[in-house]
Amino acid sequence: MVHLGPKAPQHRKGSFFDVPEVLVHELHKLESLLTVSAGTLKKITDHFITELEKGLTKQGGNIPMIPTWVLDFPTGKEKGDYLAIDLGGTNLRVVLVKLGGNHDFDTTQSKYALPEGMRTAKKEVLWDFIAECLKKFVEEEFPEGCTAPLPLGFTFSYPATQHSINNGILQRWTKGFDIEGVEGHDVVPQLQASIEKFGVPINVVALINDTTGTLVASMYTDPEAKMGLIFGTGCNGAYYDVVKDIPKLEGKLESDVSPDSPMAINCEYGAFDNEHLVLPRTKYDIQIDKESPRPGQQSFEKMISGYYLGEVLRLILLELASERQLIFKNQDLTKLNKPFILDTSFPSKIEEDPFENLSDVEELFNSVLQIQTTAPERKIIRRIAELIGERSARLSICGIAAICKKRGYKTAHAAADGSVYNKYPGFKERAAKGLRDIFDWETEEDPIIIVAAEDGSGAGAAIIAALTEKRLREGKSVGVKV
Ligand SMILES: Nc1ncnc2c1ncn2[C@@H]1O[C@H](COP(=O)(O)OP(=O)(O)O)[C@@H](O)[C@H]1O
Ligand SMILES: O=P(O)(O)OC[C@H]1O[C@@H](O)[C@H](O)[C@@H](O)[C@@H]1O
Repeated sequence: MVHLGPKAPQHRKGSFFDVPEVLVHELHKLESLLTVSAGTLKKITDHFITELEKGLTKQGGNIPMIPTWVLDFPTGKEKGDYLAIDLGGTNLRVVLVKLGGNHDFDTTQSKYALPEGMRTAKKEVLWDFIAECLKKFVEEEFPEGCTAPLPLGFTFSYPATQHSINNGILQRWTKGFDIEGVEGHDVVPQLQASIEKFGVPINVVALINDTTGTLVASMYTDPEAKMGLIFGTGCNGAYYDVVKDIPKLEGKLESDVSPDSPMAINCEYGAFDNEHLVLPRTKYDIQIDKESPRPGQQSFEKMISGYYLGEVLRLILLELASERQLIFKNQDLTKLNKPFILDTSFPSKIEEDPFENLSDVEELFNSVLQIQTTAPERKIIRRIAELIGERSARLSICGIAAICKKRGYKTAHAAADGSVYNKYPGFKERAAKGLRDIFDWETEEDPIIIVAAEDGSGAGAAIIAALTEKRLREGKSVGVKV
């Protein structure tokens, strides 16, 4: 046999010859509900641009568009040791960042899964959990202790209004969080109090959103990077605007900030189209929103991000099994009835199964849901997962297209991070196709591409802490006019 080099990865041919007509009919209905055409993508993007602009005005719109008080571009020359913590929707990370000062950095990090129930615990439990993780990490990394408090960049991946670089008033919890006593409050003193309680030698220098960190960290090593994006538990994007083009900042800036100064914006665009004008919401999306802790909020995020994709799949399967009695006949649906039992690794694994008989899927349903599936059912399940994954990727890029059009970027590296971007099969290819469908490029190479981001919530937080310390040393402002 002629050996033609490494074989292409196994791809399923997929055939529906043995799938009952009634199920094929249901599938066609789902395909029309979940498929997003090029024309719809263009319409959504045009509205997205309007909403980005509206968010920068004094009256505001659906998208918060939060000025971050990151008023400088990274130079790549930032140096020093910084601590960073990243409180995301699923994990807490503690990172020690050594900035090399030549567009380089080295990180040492530990990841701590947020304990079950943390999303609805008392606020002291959350802040003490973080302080204890910090204490453990600092004791491991600095066994001889620290001569001075370590500067810390606090990456807080939730919508927080900032009146200066080192404060952040939580606007609302997202991603299923619902912890009392934090919304409407500055989270920095709340965290600092727990840090002091545990006697950890740390000083919170800057509060950063993970997308702002992703933007800055990616620019530190890649001058083409124009925005930082997260497709993880939630979704969001950050980019640099210009102070004079941000009407809501009029009259709020110290004299040392020029009208042409850059200002990184944390869009918080998971809130896009909360008024439901353009997004193709289905009854499954409506149910997820209604049953969430914050109904009416984060409409875009609830259709595309990691916290929700598994739940969309669960609701569709439950309807076909329980209401329509078309699949999983005589099976115990107790597990399938449990909200959020499927995280997004579940549809991800369904789409990764390379076998014609979908034997990996069979095992998955057996082990996670205790449901025996037939081969025709698995083919339907696979197609439904593909529809959900493709819709997520295609809708996700509307934020990228809108920022590029708003800022007039003809070329750009959109630096992305998060497990949906990094792990969902086909996300990258589907996202790139979505951008091509919006821009109708004639060029051989796509002028706007999504690239893997640098470690935004670690290195990005450290670089921003370094930029902040530099501004403070030079007596420059890092917040609204006092
Ligand atoms: N293999 C996978 N494919 C797609 N999504 C995944 C996978 N594994 C986990 N996820 C989803 O990614 C999200 C976690 O995203 P991640 O970026 O790792 O953390 P965080 O959002 O806390 O920063 C969860 O919602 C989870 O459902
Ligand atoms: O990294 P994560 O947890 O997926 O967060 C992504 C986004 O999730 C959104 O819910 C938050 O409002 C944003 O601030 C955040 O950037």
